[in-house]
Formats: sequence, structure tokens, C-alpha cells
Amino acid sequence: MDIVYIRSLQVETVIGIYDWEREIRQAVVLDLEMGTDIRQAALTEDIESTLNYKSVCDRLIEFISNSEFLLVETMAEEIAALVMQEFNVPWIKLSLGKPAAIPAAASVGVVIERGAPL
Ligand SMILES: Nc1nc2c(c(=O)[nH]1)N=C([C@H](O)[C@@H](O)CO)CN2
Repeated sequence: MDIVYIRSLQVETVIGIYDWEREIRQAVVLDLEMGTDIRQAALTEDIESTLNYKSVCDRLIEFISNSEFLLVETMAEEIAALVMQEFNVPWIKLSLGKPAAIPAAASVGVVIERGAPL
């Protein structure tokens, strides 16, 4: 299985369980690894033959910036489901962090893996 990845995608959104968090926008930072097969695209150099990471980034920026989740867990599950369904990705590993949530920590968040490798 091959992987197309996205590292440190940062998006501002409403997220958090506390009242004050519902009134501000905070950054979330995503790392994604998406299972795919790059061999046809490598042969043809046809972007239509591969998973277009720009299309994934554009869709996630739109989805996340318009969302208002309480928990990072829920956001991570929804993002994994969106990428798998809309981009025909059979396996995904996703890290979702809130770097400003805990001042004493560089970041906090979740890592999930969904689906089966090709
Ligand atoms: N496992 C989680 N723990 C916490 C979350 C969360 O989404 N998942 N959220 C918070 C608060 O919103 C926090 O980010 C504010 O400092 C606390 N713990």
C-alpha cells in the first residue's frame, strides 16, 4: 500500500467543551496518512489517477472552518469518514491536535486509524 500524506494542516474553528471556547476560534492541526496506490499516476503523470492532496486540503479547510464540534474525538471521526467516503480512501491514519488548549503542553489531541490497508 502506498500513502499520500498531509502534514501540519492548520485550520481555525470553534471547538471545545467550555463556554469560553464556544465564543472564540482556535487552531486545530492535522496530520493525515491516506492509503492509496500511486503506481498508475507514477506511470501516466495524470493527477486524475491519484489522490489529489490539494483537493483533500481544500475540502478539509472548508469543512473544519464551518464546524462547531465539542470534542476532538468527534471531529476526528467525522474527518476520517469524510475523507474515506468522498475521496475513496480505504485506510486513514489521522492525528488531530489543539496546540493552544493546554499552555503547559505543546499540543493535545487524538490519533485514530480507520479502515483496512489496500
Ligand atoms: N479527550 C479529550 N479531552 C478534552 C477535550 C477533548 O476534546 N477531548 N477537550 C477539552 C477542552 O475543550 C480543552 O481543550 C480546553 O482546554 C478538555 N479535555
